[in-house]
Amino acid sequence: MGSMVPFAKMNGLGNDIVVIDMRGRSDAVTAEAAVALARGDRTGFDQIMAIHDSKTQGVDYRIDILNRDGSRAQACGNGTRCVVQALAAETGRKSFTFKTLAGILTAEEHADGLVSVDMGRPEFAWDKVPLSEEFHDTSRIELQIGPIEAPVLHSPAVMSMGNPHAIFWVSEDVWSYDLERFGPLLENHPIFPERANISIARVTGDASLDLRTWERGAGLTRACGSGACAAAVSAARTGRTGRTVTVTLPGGPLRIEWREDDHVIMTGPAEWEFSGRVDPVTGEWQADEVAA
Ligand SMILES: N[C@H](CCC[C@H](N)C(=O)O)C(=O)O
Repeated sequence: MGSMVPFAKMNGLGNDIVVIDMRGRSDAVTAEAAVALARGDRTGFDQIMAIHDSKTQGVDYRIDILNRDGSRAQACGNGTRCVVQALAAETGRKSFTFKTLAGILTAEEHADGLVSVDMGRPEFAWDKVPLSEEFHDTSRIELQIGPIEAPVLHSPAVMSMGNPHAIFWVSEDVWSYDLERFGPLLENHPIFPERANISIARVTGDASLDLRTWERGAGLTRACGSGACAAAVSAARTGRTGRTVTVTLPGGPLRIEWREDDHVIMTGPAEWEFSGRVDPVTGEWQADEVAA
């Protein structure tokens, strides 16, 4: 096998994550390796979080995020919590700064084991989402799907959390919508030149939401951290809730706070499953022998 590096299979509320340690290397995890790992019987993942040395003064690590389909993403909330838990276990430190395509993130592991990530500021401008057409009010844009006379989903809120999100507000149970059918059509809609993460959200109280997400480059996942941030911001922005909400995803709850300084703070768990070694070029991997 080529040169192998350590990895850990983890998850954030069931969002399947593979954390790969690329520190000390000058190459990157290849899309081919991502697609090969995705086919693994135990390494099936939604995102890869590759930890690289930071070249930025004052920033601990650079994080490279790949989706299951090999595409790169700017942000992954659940994956970032997994990275924090892995690094805290390795270093004994509790707080970290990361350079990502979405900017510099700060994160910390709390005494109760939960992890908070400052996911930065939402971007509402149409050309920052980005959209392929100009919309002045991105809190609800003209987009619908389903029969013209009775669209099933329509008028989403769109924004960037570093990555593009469309939030469709619904009044029925979020499980009563065929997201598996509508998700890929909306993910690849021409209005989204960089594709988009597609979420269905429902207000369940003045501080609680239900959310399901069809993720760009990954499909249906059990949780989407940046999607939960986008839904919380959209809810607060439109007066549906306050600025701190509990978002219940298929995999469990996240606490999201859209602070008055515009930063969005996501708090939730991370879980380690097993470790191994992987070739970041080919995707060949082997699990570490677990001590008997
Ligand atoms: N599929 C997303 C990246 C992962 C988002 C999600 N797993 C999260 O926890 O934020 C994208 O291409 O923008």
